[in-house]
Amino acid sequence: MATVTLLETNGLSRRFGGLKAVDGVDFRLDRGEIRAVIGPNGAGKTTFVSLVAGRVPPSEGSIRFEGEDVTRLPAHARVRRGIAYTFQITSIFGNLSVFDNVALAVQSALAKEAGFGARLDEAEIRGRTMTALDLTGLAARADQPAGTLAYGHQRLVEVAMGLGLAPKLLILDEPTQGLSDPEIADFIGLVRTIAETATVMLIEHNMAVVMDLATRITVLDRGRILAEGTPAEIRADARVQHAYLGT
Ligand SMILES: Nc1ncnc2c1ncn2[C@@H]1O[C@H](COP(=O)(O)OP(=O)(O)OP(=O)(O)O)[C@@H](O)[C@H]1O
Repeated sequence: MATVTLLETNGLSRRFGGLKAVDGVDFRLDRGEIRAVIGPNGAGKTTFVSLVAGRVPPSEGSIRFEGEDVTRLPAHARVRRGIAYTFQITSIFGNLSVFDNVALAVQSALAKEAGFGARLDEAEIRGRTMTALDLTGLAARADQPAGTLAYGHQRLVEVAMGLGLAPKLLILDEPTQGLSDPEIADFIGLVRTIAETATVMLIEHNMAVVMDLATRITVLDRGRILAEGTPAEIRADARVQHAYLGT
């Protein structure tokens, strides 16, 4: 099957004062990939995905999504185009039900795009919410206050909030952090299911998860791409071993 570029960055950079957190990154992501972004602490991983999602403006460079320049689009407009960045547990309302949390995320994304006061399609919001809850296995907990869920399930609510946006690209930032081993195993299955309909880019520190899940891996180091390849290629790369894997 021919590969189709979904996301492309050219010369993408972000400075914080004198620090180049992301430094001239030329990156390409094909539709249907599960791409892991790895690298040492402070390598620029979160800054890079934040640039893609529109949460941080670039200092230089460009971002194209589905062939169109989105560099200057605000985050909510990118959501509408299909770029979703998972929410953090901090943005979950503990006293609201799981359903309402996901529905609110969907509603706010649609409302920002439609403009204040625009009528929203309730059936669409409900439909997207239920699909996201089914996918994440949270449907049975839809009515439960989100704050009463176990930590691992709250992390799934974050993923459901991202999925509710019906993304073409779902960006997950350290999704397995704090999960137990059985929860991680379930999560790997969930990402594979998500990847049937969306492209996934995840920042992940757990190397077992990365090697199991990723179709390709991008290694960032000091704001630059140090290496890129399949899990086998990355495992065998001497520069990566030296800079990151500590061997
Ligand atoms: N808002 C900010 N203001 C100033 N410096 C920042 C800001 N955000 C990130 N940085 C710096 O940019 C560099 C890259 O940070 P970033 O969080 O992108 O790295 P990371 O690879 O995601 O790290 P980690 O694995 O620890 O999460 C770090 O040196 C960080 O301190």
